[in-house]
Amino acid sequence: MGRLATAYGQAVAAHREALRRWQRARQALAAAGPAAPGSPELVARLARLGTDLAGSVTADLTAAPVPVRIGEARSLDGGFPVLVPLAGGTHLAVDVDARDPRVGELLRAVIVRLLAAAPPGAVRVAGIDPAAFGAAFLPLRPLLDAGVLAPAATTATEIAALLDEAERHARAAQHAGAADQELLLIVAASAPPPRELARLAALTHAGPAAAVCVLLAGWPPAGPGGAPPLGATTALRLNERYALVGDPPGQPFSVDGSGLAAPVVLDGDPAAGTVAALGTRLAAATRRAEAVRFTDLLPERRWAESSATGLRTVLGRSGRQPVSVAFDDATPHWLVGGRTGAGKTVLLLDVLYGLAARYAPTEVQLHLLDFKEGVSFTEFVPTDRDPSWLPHARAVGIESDREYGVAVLRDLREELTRRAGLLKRHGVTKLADLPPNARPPRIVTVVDEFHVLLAGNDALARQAVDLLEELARKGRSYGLHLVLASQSTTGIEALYGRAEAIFGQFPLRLALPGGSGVLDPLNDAAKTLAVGAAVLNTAGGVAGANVEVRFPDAHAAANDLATLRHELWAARAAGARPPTVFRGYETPRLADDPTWTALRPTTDPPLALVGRTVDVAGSPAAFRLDATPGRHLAVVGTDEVGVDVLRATTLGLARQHAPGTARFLLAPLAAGTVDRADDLAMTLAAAGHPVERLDVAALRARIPLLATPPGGAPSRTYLVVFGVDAASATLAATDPVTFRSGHDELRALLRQGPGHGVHLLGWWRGLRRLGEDLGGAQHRDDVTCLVALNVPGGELGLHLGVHDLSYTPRAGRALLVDRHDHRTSLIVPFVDDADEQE
Ligand SMILES: Nc1ncnc2c1ncn2[C@@H]1O[C@H](COP(=O)(O)OP(=O)(O)OP(=O)(O)O)[C@@H](O)[C@H]1O
Repeated sequence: MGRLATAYGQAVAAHREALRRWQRARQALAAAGPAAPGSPELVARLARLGTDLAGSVTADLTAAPVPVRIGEARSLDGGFPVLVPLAGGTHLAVDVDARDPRVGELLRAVIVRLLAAAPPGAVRVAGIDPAAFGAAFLPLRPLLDAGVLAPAATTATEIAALLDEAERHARAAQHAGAADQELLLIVAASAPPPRELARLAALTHAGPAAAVCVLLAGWPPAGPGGAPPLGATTALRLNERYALVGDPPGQPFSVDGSGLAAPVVLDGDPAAGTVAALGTRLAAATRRAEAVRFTDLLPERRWAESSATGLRTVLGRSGRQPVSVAFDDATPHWLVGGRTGAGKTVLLLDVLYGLAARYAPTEVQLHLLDFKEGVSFTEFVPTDRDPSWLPHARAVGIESDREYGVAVLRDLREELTRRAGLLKRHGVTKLADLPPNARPPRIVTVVDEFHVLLAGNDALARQAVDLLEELARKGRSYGLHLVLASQSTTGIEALYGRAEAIFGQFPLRLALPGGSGVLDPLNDAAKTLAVGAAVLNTAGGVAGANVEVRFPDAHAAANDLATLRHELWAARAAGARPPTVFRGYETPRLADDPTWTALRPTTDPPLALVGRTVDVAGSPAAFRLDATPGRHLAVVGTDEVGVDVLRATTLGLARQHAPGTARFLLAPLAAGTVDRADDLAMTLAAAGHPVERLDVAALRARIPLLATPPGGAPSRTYLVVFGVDAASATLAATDPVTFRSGHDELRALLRQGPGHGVHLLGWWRGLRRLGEDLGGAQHRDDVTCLVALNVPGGELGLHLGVHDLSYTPRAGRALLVDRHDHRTSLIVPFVDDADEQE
């Protein structure tokens, strides 16, 4: 037990020896003359205390009191050590607070001795000091660093919170009834305010099962009102030189309640080196004993739980107690806060794997949305390296776009409506009341960095807020649960005025380091957290309802996670499908796109496939090129990606025609497009399609011919123009014979061409140019299929005559607009440069 325990053992031996000597001295004194009243009794009791001490220092501080040395009694023949019982339901009070240095020293000595006497991890110390702001605890810094001493509570709020936790600890200990409970040593270096003092006093009456020991300095406090009585407490009174020790509970020194008849000189501070050594030893032991392992979170049996009334999982531990968290009627939604690097991802992984291990995919499904650059949820989806996936995961968004987030929320709202119908049909109001065979799984949707979704004050943010509010309000009854996680909940403009309505539905708060924002402004419990710990609060974040939880580092347990995932994957139902995955950073490759590879010559009318929609299913972004006037594609924007989009679309169309049934007219008008067009022409020709190259003059000449029905030519003609705007001067000129301009002819082609299988696929480098070529706003339906690249949303709205269009141009994204079926969707356009024609 180290140097301290050895010192302690020596002290006990010295005490016994001193008692013996003192006894002999008293007997000699008694023989010599009349005994002092009560002294034989005193001697006998001291002797008994000495006998009790003959046993070894007890390891279990909650089973029975242990004798702890507090100082040395002065007697006629010198001194002897004085020990008082502590722990095991007994306590100590001193009438002067720790602003008297002797008291501070005594408290520190007792703390150190109790810690040294017990096995590591058996004692936790919580300090209170409203009078001197925790000064009494400063020399014990190594114990603070070791995690066995909490920072002192100095304000009424902190003290109240500490007492809340102590009362919870006491209740839990009484309830658990286990012999090896952790002892909570509450050390008040000065008396707290009356209400808190009364609560502290009540703890002294709680008995040994509560596993609480109170050291209270400054009791009874001066002032009116009287002090609450303490239970099972040895009381010390200090005079100028000595301490007078009252009768210890159960082992009184006196028969008349006068306490120890000898004055006592209290022990001084433990040596700084001793404290440091103890701190080091305890820190190492605490780390070992308190390490929460990922496997501790897992149930004995997989998929054994029912989600009828809610979902529960173990998040970590508080002290030695496991802490569970739930998605149920009381805590349907969670709010998680923590600065970057605080362990948010790890905590979410702990929760998600915990749920996945307890509940089968028929009981819970997961939608996982991440808005940051990172890899939070990648491990739930199949990859080249590891084909496994988490069978509960239905949709996973990695580095998601806000539009994807809104699409997920919209899908959830549809699910909500479906479930409302289901409940109605069964005549019940809650998921739990449905018959088991009709009960759908609960759905947990995690939105990491959700503030990104709500950032800005645009139409998208408003939609997201509306959806979130509705899901938060109604989700509880329908088994839809939300976890919103963020670095910060401040600065979310779109929430102004609605924050309360939304976050009021999130009673469960988890604050990681730097995550105080999810707690009440008066609750600063998260300020002192270290990585690996979180404040759990199921009362909407109010101070006083905190439980500090330590959770395991899932990153460090990557092998355990993978083993579990493979186990669950292997147990998936036959025919189970992997989650749909949206990777925001990914450029879709034509060869990997299932819609593109499935294109066959039977597709009629042909599809102009331009990319993938940013939605939950990753649906194809395409236009049907049917015979309706205006079925042409305009790709708009200065971004040269326009060339790639046209190329991919053309190749897709080529796949839908048997050789010889479609011809391709390529007009590379914009600078730098000739090589690309040549390359495309070769690819098309290799696939057996007739291809022609047109320059601007040839284009001008061909347009009128294309506007009129050909006789017996191939069924389709695609006029692919790279940089239509480059032809505007030529098109503006009027033909001296027909008096028609090229623009007139173009407009005729746009209207009549589709009727006989002619479609224009054009790249315009500006919206204004497109508008001019079409002949003004009234002709905008002459090209009904639009892919907008780097075109400002406002300008696009004007062109389309749509006032609330929400589009922010960005790399790798485009807006698809189909004026015929009123579709507007964000897409990831194809920009693949590889040779896709297999
Ligand atoms: N319970 C834990 N115990 C020990 N270390 C942990 C624990 N939780 C997280 N960490 C460590 O903290 C680091 C950050 O964790 P994590 O990636 O979860 O942070 P984050 O809050 O998601 O950060 P970011 O938002 O930047 O992704 C990791 O290196 C991880 O190993």
